[in-house]
Amino acid sequence: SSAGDCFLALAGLRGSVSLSEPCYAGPFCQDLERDVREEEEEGDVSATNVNEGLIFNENIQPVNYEYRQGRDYTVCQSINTGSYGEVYSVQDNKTHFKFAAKKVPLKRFSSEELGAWSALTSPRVVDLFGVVREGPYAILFMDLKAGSLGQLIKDSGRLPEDLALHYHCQVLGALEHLLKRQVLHLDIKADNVLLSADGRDTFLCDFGQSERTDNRGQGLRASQELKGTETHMAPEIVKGEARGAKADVWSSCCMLLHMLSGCQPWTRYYSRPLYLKIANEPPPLREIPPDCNIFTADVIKAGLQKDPIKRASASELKARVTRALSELGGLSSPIRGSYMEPLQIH
Ligand SMILES: Oc1ccc(F)cc1Nc1nc(-c2ccncc2)cs1
Repeated sequence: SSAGDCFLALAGLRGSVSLSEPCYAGPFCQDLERDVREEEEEGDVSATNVNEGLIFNENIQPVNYEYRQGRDYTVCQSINTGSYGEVYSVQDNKTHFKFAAKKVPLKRFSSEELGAWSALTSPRVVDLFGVVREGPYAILFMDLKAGSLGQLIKDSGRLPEDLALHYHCQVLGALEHLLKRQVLHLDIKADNVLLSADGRDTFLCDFGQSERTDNRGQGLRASQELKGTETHMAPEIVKGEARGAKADVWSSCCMLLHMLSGCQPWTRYYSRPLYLKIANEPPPLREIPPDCNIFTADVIKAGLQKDPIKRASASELKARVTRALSELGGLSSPIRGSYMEPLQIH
């Protein structure tokens, strides 16, 4: 569709949005954040009738330059696994198109989620459909998937080694794309990896913690709270040191341990808060299941190097995962096989 169709300038949208391909929603998001700051200064952030936004998908059809819950789209059910916001499946009242929506209080809305996400065009990343502001909320719209890897692990206990490697390989492919586009996700975990209906394809989502690596100061700014999920945080993140793409590689290996054992790393050996343990203890290599192929163990050792410089890159690790998977004879396990008990520590 032409740039003109690519976005909807809803009533009240201030400033113009650069729509040079690919559509970056960055400038719009800064406008949105500025609007909120100005309204907070003027004290009317709860202006409930404000309705402005950007829609990138023609199956989502605003009415008279507005797109309101109830009148223009209907909430079907709660999915509830997004970070800092509830996630729902919703349906456009005119086209009956179904998609996902995450409702985020504006105070928690980070323009990075849209700025970073709109810069990505990979089959391994969920399509962002747009954002609408409804009063004190930002509503993000994206492609509806069949569920999350986090839910699959809950249902299956733990995953077969070949399936875990198959998923890890795809997530590393997403991280290769993010590196090319200078985006850090900073919350890689099974809950933020969505599955296709047949369970063979994965899609990274939830860029609520993400950052662009080209426009941020080094290290932890005073105001910047620790982002991401504690059990999957890289040592350099918990220590507030400079963070780069290797932080997402560490988290992806924590996710691999989660898939293989059925448990979050660290939690069977340490009590929370885990930050100091992650900073001071050796990497959780003892959590590698004993029945793991030696090549799978090598993947985890290469990806859980505490020093980000020594840690493998997404591409290097993806090559190791592909080798480990071929050592097992490729993916042969069923996607939703019989339940396998999470691993007990010995
Ligand atoms: O960051 C977002 C922005 C917009 C959205 F609509 C959703 C999210 N976040 C998430 N969505 C899911 C999910 C979606 C669909 N099906 C199963 C899970 C898991 S986390």
